[in-house]
Amino acid sequence: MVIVYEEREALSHAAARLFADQALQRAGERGRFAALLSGGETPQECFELLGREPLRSSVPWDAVHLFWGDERWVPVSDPRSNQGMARRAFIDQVPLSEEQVHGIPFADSPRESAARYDRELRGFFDGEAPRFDLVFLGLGPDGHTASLFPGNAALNERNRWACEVYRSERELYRVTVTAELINQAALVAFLVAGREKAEILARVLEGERELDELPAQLVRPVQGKLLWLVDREAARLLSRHPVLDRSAPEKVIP
Ligand SMILES: O=C1O[C@H](COP(=O)(O)O)[C@@H](O)[C@H](O)[C@H]1O
Repeated sequence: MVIVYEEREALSHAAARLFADQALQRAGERGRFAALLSGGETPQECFELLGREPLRSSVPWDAVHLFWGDERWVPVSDPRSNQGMARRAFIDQVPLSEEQVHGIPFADSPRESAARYDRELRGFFDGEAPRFDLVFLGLGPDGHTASLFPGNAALNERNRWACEVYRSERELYRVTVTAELINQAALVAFLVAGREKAEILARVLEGERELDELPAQLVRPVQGKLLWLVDREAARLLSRHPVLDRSAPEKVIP
């Protein structure tokens, strides 16, 4: 399902409300809400809204566990850190303990970071399938999501839940969760905003299936739901998709 918002701001409000509603629901049902967050710039405003009233008080923070879909292999204090951005945007403003914040560790090597994160995920899900209650994802201009980049070996990873990835253009390692893990989630929501995303969004949603070239197409929750929350600018080249303008996501999730 694709939901289009007039402005990026409305998209951010909808995403933050989605987080709060899902957290309330899951906390009520099973006392725990596990969310996997994206990085980059798009989710920042959504995160800031979660750290401010009225949403701050509506989230049952004691039930919340936060994970990340990807991370640059840098310490959390580095401005490029996805976890660092989320901490500044909302985690520092809400009552979450460090045990509830499962950042991708910055270990001695990228491989060790990925291995430790894999163990953290497996420990958390304790022998069960890694069914996140909510996964936020972004869409890069090259079709990447999390740090699943076109042509990278991580796209074909079936056993590990987290892998290291080298980005030669930036000379930077990253750690990413795999599509295998993402696809176990109960609800996956892509947040896509901006004119510069229009072409890639149309290719991912309406173009040929090119899994190696467009890693975002790998995201197909096995039993869960998939939502695309996009702003009008990003949606401008979509033709076939049903567009429910200004609908709140919680109203369209049965
Ligand atoms: O590199 C990354 O980019 C994607 C997309 O970011 P956006 O700001 O263009 O939406 C992001 O989802 C990912 O977590 C990040 O590491």
